[in-house]
Amino acid sequence: MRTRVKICGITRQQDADFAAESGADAIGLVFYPPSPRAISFAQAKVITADLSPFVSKVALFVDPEKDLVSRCLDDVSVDIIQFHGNETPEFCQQFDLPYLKAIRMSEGTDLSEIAARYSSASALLLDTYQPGIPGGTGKTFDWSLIGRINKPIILAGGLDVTNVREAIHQVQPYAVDVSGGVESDKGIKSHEKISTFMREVANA
Ligand SMILES: O=C(O)c1ccccc1N[C@@H]1O[C@H](COP(=O)(O)O)[C@@H](O)[C@H]1O
Repeated sequence: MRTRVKICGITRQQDADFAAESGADAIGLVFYPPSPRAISFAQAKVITADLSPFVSKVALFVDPEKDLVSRCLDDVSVDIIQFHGNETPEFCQQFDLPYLKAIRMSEGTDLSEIAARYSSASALLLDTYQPGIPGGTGKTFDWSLIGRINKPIILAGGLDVTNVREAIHQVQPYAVDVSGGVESDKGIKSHEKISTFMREVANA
């Protein structure tokens, strides 16, 4: 089966459109103010204005207030929510949209237990654990920590044009998620890197 691609941390309309034209299945919009890739709802509306209806728009939050998520869903056309903090299943499932739950992987992470706990999640997004940083670390984790679970896996964390092929061979995820690995600067996507990344995924 084809490996899906999500390109996260989009801050410019031209990058969203280029990702879509290159075959990305989803783009990620970061609504976490401390992130260098954070955008406002107004920016999100501009970025997604002309986006293909066949590309999913993922809104990323880290331990948000319920009100922030509700206001975003009222204001921006979003398809999926990505919770990248310590949100409980009860918190995540209260919105009327499918959600991805990000899990920060480290030694001893019991994915089966987590998958059972977040049974309402559409998929688990596996990212690298780094103390004090909720995500977007640009670092890979030990992929051998990933056991078989009864849920789609989205592999994230430090993926780039040099390692995504090997990552797909080893993990066989439903999808890969990349942010820093296709940037020329924080929040600025390199179209050349996006093209190469997409080619590497297609040839994996
Ligand atoms: O991108 C960020 O700044 C960010 C901030 C807070 C939580 C998550 C964030 N990004 C997500 O982290 C993973 C991995 O990113 P990278 O490829 O290692 O740069 C991905 O899901 C990003 O969307």
